[in-house]
Amino acid sequence: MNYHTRKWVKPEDLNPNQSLFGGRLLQWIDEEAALYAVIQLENKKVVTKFISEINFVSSAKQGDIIEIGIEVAKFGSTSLTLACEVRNKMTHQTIITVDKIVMVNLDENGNPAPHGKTQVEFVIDRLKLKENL
Ligand SMILES: CC(=O)SCCNC(=O)CCNC(=O)[C@H](O)C(C)(C)COP(=O)(O)OP(=O)(O)OC[C@H]1O[C@@H](n2cnc3c(N)ncnc32)[C@H](O)[C@@H]1OP(=O)(O)O
Repeated sequence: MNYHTRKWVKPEDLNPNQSLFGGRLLQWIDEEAALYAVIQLENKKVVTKFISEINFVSSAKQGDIIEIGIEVAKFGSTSLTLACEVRNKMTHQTIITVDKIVMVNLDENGNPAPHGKTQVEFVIDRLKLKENL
């Protein structure tokens, strides 16, 4: 699991009970999954198709720093399935786990299109490859 993104829990992220609002957390996760898929698939037209069971394990409070982890569960033909864990940056206590987030690669008409990817790639390697061409 790679933890790329950190968030600082602010007053506007809280629910009326003063803990991190679940909807805000899901918004952050969806955006992180979309960014991850756009970068991996090298296509800005990627949508969230399916999100599996979500387990809210523990809460976060104002001032906490949390980090969002994503890893690839499966490369499909038009889809990319991701797994996600969000944890407290300082204690590593799990806040939420999402087993499956299915992102779908679209063509210019908004239809699913094969992405041709089979393994995780790193931008730095792609740049090196381009330099050597
Ligand atoms: C980041 C964002 O904010 S995106 C905004 C929110 N998301 C959206 O608006 C998406 C709206 N949905 C859609 O436009 C359509 O459902 C589409 C274009 C994504 C998919 O259309 P479908 O007719 O379901 O496409 P299709 O049946 O070909 O499936 C596409 C892929 O999704 C997978 N898939 C479809 N339904 C599911 C499901 N319920 N669970 C898991 N995977 C699924 C398929 O297995 C396929 O993957 P594969 O090619 O790797 O085998």
